[in-house]
Amino acid sequence: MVGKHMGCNFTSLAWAPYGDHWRNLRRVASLEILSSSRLQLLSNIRADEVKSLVRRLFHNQLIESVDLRMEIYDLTMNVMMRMIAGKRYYGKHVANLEEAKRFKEVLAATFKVAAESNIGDFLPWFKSRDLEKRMIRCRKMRDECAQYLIEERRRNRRIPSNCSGDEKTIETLIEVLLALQETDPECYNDQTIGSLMLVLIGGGTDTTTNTMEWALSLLLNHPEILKNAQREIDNQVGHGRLMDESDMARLPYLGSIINETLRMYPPAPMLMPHESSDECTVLGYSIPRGTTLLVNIWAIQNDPKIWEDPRKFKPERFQGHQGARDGFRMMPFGSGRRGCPGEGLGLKMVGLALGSLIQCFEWERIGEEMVDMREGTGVTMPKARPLQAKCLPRPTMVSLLSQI
Ligand code: HEM
Repeated sequence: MVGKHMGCNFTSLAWAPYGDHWRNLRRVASLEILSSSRLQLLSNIRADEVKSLVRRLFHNQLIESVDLRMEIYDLTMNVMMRMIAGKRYYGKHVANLEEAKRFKEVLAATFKVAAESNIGDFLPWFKSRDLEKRMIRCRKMRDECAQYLIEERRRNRRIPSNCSGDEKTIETLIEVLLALQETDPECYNDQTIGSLMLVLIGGGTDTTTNTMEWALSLLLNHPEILKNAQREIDNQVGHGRLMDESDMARLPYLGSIINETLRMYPPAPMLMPHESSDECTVLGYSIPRGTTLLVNIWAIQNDPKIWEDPRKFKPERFQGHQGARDGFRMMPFGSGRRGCPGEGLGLKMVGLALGSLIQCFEWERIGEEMVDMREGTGVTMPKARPLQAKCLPRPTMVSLLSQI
């Protein structure tokens, strides 16, 4: 039902079946939106938002208790919205509070309906009419929001579509898509642009937010590992500047912490539902065409037959590894042609934000008790209880922090 209503009748990038339409969307997303060169052009947005989070934590002096889930969510939403539409909806410097409020409500409603179990997907005669009505209502509100942003960009297009070179650095993703619309209006119609935009927001925010929240929770429960990460950043980056994305190549321990978090708490524990496009045979079983396949990567990545002490947080096990993929035993971003196209962006956001928080602050649990690591419910796997922590600027960083 989510694919039908929120996935624009199975035409959005995440829901479209394999074929020309999906291939085209995927090409646009990978080449025009999430390619390394485009991500590089937009790296200042990520750096700017992380800096503003660090500044906020420093100046607010929220020593006793920081609501980290909220802070991280605001960060990822602002990064995504600035990349896509060139505006912030969270925290300070929000141009239109009413518009931001409406957008947040629509997004919250989307995540809520998308996360509801729908037994009707498996037993059609139990279909919930109430859930379906709410989805239809929610889709209407989402489409209105997306259309509003598209119209606004169309009116205010700052750069002619035939611009090139450095000028392109200020293009938002809607502008990129509007430029493509000029060359092929049928293919890049407003509905396709709106749906791509919403898929990227949906796919890119909760996944990265949850990864950072789980990682920080694990670190608070393992202060010795937090200290090791801090030591690595001190050695490689120092105290005279904030870390940047290019430092990640020299911070393998931080990379291992992220990999270990993605192994233990993959944000999409069952990937996306897949469907066999043809009849096939697997281990002697005949699988009919059209069978839904849910891949339980949580079970694979936490399988004691494959991983030693799988429930132990041991970043060291990833030392010497490149990236977050490891054959079929580790695939937090999925695998194959439907694997995540936002892996590069996701890892950049998580690496920079997590590294900067570790570089600038001392983090401690609120009390003696360990951080509650129980899982809640949702489209992506959230923590049952939002993470709260004590936060103290590191003495070696105070001078830099007071200048940013
Ligand atoms: C830590 C961050 C992220 C994780 C762990 C993650 C994980 C995943 C997974 C497991 C899938 C399904 C793969 C499959 O079923 O084989 C997926 C699909 C997808 N992800 Fe991500 N993702 C992350 C970040 C992002 C970001 C930042 C974006 C874009 C801004 C994004 C956009 C998408 C899209 C559009 C799809 C559907 C692709 C298709 O069906 O062709 N993801 N992601």
